[in-house]
Amino acid sequence: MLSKASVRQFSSSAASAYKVTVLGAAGGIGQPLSLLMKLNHKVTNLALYDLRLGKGVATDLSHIPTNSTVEGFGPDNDGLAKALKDADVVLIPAGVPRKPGMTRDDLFNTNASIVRDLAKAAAVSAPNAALLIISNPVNSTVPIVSEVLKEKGVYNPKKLFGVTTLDVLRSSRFLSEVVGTNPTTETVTVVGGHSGVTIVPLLSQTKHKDLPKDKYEALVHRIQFGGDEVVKAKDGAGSATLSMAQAGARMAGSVLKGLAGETDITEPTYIDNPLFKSEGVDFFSTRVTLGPEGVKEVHPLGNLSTAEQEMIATAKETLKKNIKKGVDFVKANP
Ligand SMILES: NC(=O)C1=CN([C@@H]2O[C@H](COP(=O)(O)OP(=O)(O)OC[C@H]3O[C@@H](n4cnc5c(N)ncnc54)[C@H](O)[C@@H]3O)[C@@H](O)[C@H]2O)C=CC1
Ligand SMILES: O=C([O-])CC(=O)C(=O)O
Repeated sequence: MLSKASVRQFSSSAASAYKVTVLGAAGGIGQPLSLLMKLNHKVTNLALYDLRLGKGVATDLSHIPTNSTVEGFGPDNDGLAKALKDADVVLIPAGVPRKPGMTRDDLFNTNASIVRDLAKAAAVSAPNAALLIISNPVNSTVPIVSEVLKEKGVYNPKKLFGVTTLDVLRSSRFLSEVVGTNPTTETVTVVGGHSGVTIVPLLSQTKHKDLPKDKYEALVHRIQFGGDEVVKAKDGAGSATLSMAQAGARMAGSVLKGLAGETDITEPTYIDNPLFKSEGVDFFSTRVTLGPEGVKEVHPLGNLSTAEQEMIATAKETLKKNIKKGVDFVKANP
């Protein structure tokens, strides 16, 4: 059998044979995300793990005639380790979603230990993989994964990503609704984190920087609290799943393009970021260029309006607390 390296060498689409693993693959996000990864031609091996139904979802997707094999795993027979073994990219949407009235931080008590344990398994079975964390609260779960990987001696800050892409999608969509344009032509950089006031859309860097104050403030609020709209509309049955699957697939697609050596692939994402480390903010989302080793370049924020500078100052204060909570959790519960 050809090794992955030889498949890459011989394939006409060189450097496009990748194993992608989804942890939490049978959930509201996991199922459509796994479908979208099945449709990504760079993926040759898709491994789906969940506490329940992992094998069922995998069998279902395996009938789609794209160039990946699909394997499903549950917790029996060392399923988690097998799902992770030699993965290039690991997507983690495992954990509980919000109900109306909850903040993302209210999910911490349940999701922190789920993410910690999955990170421990990834550290052992997929130490070189790019890890894309979707489970909330992202502002804290990404520092949790980082601490676990540090403890295991396999931390590579270039390959750990908090998925904030849904904020980017919402920004394009909501902005286009305000200004009456085609959303596919609107690109907005969103920085900070992934909850409420930590979500900072840099609208001054778009061509719509002169929105009237009331429209601007309403738009920023809608982007920051877009998740609440879905939680409310689903009325107790969860949060965004389909738009999140699209967002996760876009981010994973970009990471895969970077790994494959495609150039000029950029996404805003929540990473171990040098930008505000001197102020004690170790993780921050900025626009990042992706490459064969993961993060290739972290871009500066660029010119900011006064309103954006104020939002970033607020975001940093909340992020410091969210990050500390994640780090302290792993220290107290290794
Ligand atoms: N980053 C973002 O922008 C977004 C993040 N989310 C978050 O994604 C997470 C998942 O949301 P949904 O898919 O709607 O929830 P869900 O409840 O529909 O699915 C979660 C899945 O995780 C599985 N799971 C739980 N513990 C596990 C473990 N230890 N190992 C493997 N699988 C496990 C469950 O069996 C379930 O299938 C939530 O924390 C939610 O807040 C949701 C939307 C956007
Ligand atoms: O709002 C939630 O809890 C889920 C989420 O992160 C989002 O939709 O942005």
